[in-house]
Amino acid sequence: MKFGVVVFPASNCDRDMYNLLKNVYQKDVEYIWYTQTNISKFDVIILPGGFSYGDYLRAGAMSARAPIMDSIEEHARKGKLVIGICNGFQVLTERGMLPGALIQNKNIRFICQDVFIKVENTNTPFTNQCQKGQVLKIPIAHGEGNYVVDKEVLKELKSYSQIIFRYCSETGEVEKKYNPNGSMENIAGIINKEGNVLGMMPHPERCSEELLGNTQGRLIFDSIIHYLECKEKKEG
Ligand SMILES: NC(=O)CC[C@H](N)C(=O)O
Repeated sequence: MKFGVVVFPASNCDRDMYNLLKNVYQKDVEYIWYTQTNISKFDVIILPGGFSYGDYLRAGAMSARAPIMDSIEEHARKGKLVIGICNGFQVLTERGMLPGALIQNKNIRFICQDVFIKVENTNTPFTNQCQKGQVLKIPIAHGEGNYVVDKEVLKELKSYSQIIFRYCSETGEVEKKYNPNGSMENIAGIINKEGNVLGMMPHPERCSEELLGNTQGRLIFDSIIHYLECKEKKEG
């Protein structure tokens, strides 16, 4: 099982991601520079957080047009996994690989704090080690995390259980007052219809080590690894 962490100019969570997979999970992981186009050896592509291209135009807008993105689309078409975290989620919406858009936070401020999110769907490669309704404490750090989508697509997201995480209270109440950035229906993360491309604003890689004081983010990576192990077993 091989992980690839994409590096755009001004990504800044790529090293956290690499460190976690390499040193905590002891997995096979490589950085992939954004001009690379041959990514066929990777099972999982990770689009990390950061300020790629300085958030020029809109966060993720420039990266979505980078040379590597055609290959990432093809990787996803084959059913392989893609996860976009924060800036990575912004890239995926800008590219059209996930619906909707991430606009400026409602309070027009950059928000950096711990929040709580509720796991709404555990039947995915990214959440199979979570309990349905489980509440995770997890950090956010963004200026453009306010998820918007048109009403028709929102209906679709709901009917296909594509809303994976919602901002909530410590005890799991999903209410406006626990929504840090103004996202529609407290949406913190969604998956594509095929179920292999996930985008989330919170940062699981920032809460996956004892040293960081919180390991709840590991559930996401444990899920991915579990999924891949099952797949490898099946394929012999
Ligand atoms: N942590 C990040 O990935 C930053 C996200 C993004 N550039 C923003 O501020 O909205």
